[in-house]
Amino acid sequence: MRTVMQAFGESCTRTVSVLPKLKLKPEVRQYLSNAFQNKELLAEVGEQEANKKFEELLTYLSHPPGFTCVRASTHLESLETIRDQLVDELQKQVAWSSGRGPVPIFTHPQVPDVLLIPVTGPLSVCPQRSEVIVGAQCGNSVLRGANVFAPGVLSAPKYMKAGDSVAVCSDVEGRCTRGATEFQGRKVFLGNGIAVMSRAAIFQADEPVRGVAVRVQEPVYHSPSFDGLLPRLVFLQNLPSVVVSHVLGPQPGERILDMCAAPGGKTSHIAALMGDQGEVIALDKIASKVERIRQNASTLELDCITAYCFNSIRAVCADQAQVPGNGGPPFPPESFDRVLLDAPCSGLGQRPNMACPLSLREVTSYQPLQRKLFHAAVRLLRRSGTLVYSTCTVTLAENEEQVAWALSTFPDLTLQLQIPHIGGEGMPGAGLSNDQRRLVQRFSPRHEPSDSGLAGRDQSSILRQANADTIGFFIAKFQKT
Ligand SMILES: C[S@@+](CC[C@H](N)C(=O)[O-])C[C@H]1O[C@@H](n2cnc3c(N)ncnc32)[C@H](O)[C@@H]1O
Repeated sequence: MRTVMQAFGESCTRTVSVLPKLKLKPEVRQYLSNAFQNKELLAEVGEQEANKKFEELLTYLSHPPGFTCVRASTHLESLETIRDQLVDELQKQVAWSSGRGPVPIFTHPQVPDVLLIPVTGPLSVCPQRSEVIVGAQCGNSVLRGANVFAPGVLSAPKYMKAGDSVAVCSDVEGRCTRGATEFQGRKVFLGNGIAVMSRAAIFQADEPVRGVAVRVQEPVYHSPSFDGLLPRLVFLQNLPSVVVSHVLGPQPGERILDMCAAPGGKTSHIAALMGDQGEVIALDKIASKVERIRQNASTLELDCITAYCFNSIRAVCADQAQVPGNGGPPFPPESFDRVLLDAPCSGLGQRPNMACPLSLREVTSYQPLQRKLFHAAVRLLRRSGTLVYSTCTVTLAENEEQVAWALSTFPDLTLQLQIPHIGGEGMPGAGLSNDQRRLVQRFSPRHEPSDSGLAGRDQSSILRQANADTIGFFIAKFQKT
């Protein structure tokens, strides 16, 4: 395994591993490996290539995507204005911009409302001697440009005070005890920072502590921090997630249902694409998350969104007498012009992710849940309406198998062409024909380490990387005839 000492020269005296490949529970690894080496796939690419691709996938998943993607509020300002403001703001982030010349921000010719900022790394950083250990989630955020917030800190040196230089390491397997003074278990170095809070301020306060505990200054992966940055004008969202709402194709004046909507990334995008004209109904079954949808709608100045806390499996009401008069759920069948089912899923496409705690039982629990939601989605969609199904996972069971199941279960659904189509084709092994595989979009992460930025690269090669170096994601579009 490559180590910080090997990677970063003689002056480093300790060895810390750098982003090991995603660790799965053995039975989950076997399950995924079987899917990625299924008979049809082996016949297409051969055993060696299939195995190599699977191992590469686990490596790519542990690394952050090659670009930070934000969706620009083009319903409020032009893309150029937003880009200029973003350049100004990022230039102020000394840690991010110093010595790097003009801030590179790219637009995407097929996705008209995104701005892409390249991520550089892994970089040569020699870890400080004092260590702050953070939880895996917090560590993943640090790899995507965040500072360390107090709730994410698990361990800090005994005498740490504000102003101290520290190394930030992730406890990827969740073994470190909160409040420890050191941690000898498996940890991954993420970069150096300056403590903003003392150890006592983090662990000995009467109330739960909020706010930045360590400001990251020398990260292993360099991305800008978007904490509180232009909240009205930019929304941090992975590129495939932005593609979803474009594929749905919402039109002003329509009535649209987002069945699993929180925190409202796609809901707000749908409303923005409609010019805030029409009705977007957002459902989520967790009340606190529904509040986030409302907050996001308000920050982005979108009035056509109404959010409800509701279990979407029960969102259809065939008895007109039981339909509430307020326009909320449950709804009569065929109530919506378009339905988005951005389904709860095993999330195995999320990046970076160095250890996944899910059991096989948990991973396989999503397929039946998604099918129940799918039944409701089809019933709520009007004839000739559009249904988009998406997940942020890489399993065959939650993606291509769901499409094959839907096409055989609902004869009135047909698979549709997607615009834009910037992802790859669907995987073989689930019974989809080659034509059907070409209609869906599977984003299979690839990663090109880049420690010197994108100097010398032409626009088309940068775009190819932006389209491929994303989280793992899947999109299928149907029409109900
Ligand atoms: C993938 S996330 C949605 C992300 C969201 N579409 C966005 O772009 O911001 C899935 C969401 O489904 C919600 N969920 C899970 N089961 C549900 C159900 N039966 N009814 C409604 N929401 C559900 C979860 O609470 C979670 O917020």
